[in-house]
Amino acid sequence: IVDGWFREISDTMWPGEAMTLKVEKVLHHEKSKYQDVLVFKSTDFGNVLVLDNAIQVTERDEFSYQEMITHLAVNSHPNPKKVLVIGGGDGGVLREIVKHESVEEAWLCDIDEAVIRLSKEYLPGLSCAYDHPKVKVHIGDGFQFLRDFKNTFDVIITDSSDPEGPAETLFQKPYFQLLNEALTEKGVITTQAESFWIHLPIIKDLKKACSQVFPVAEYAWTSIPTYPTGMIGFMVCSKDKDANVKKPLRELPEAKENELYKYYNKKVHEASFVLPNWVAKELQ
Ligand SMILES: NCCCN[C@H]1CC[C@H](N)CC1
Repeated sequence: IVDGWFREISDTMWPGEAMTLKVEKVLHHEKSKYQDVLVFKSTDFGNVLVLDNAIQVTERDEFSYQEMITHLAVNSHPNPKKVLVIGGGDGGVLREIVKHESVEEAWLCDIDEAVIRLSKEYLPGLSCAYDHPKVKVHIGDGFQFLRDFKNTFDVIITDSSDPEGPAETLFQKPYFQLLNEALTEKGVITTQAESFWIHLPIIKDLKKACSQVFPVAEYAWTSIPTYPTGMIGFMVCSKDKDANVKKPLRELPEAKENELYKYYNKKVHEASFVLPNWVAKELQ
């Protein structure tokens, strides 16, 4: 933090650019077992969680990412009962999952207890679902956790940080093979899949790895001001070769959608898979 501004500088992940947020007050800063954890109150984006100098969530715009990564997946499964989040320690995705009536169990596995602890203390709007009766929390490495589950989860959401750091293995093919085995017959996954403005090589490799494991693998994206380049993508995959993940399988009346979601709706679902010419070509 320099002159009262937090600067999201990364020479490797987003060279030559940096989101900066004005800091009102540093709320907490610690070195957890896995990463540097910073929470600050910003002047205009609410409380902000930062891991190893990368913005994870701000209270003002997190809903865009949490709703899209969750509902693109859950609404692409015919009857989702058991849903698992790998990562997602801030709790935002859990909050979205429990909005679905069909879900009976919402599991979360994050490697870092500090993220969960600090979200409960400083991000009440995100961590509110931790005490929901359907929620089961496991602290540990998602990669190891998945080894113990076969044919168990209908939907698995990988809400991870960037490939640089503890989440590195969550972007590689062995992980997707584990996901595939942990899923039930028509299982669906979504992963955090970075920005096509600065990470096309990562996205191409991700799509290639996913396509070697899943018959359906599509890239979608959402607008979110505080992530690098103001947007973030998702890989949406299904074990069902006939699945069309680009259209929601279930549609709520508009009034209900507006009551449940701030960002997501059936048209936004479909629009999120529409890509600019050069991106579509690169991802063919
Ligand atoms: N629920 C936390 C979101 C984590 N995803 C972020 C995507 C953008 C990255 N630069 C940092 C992690």
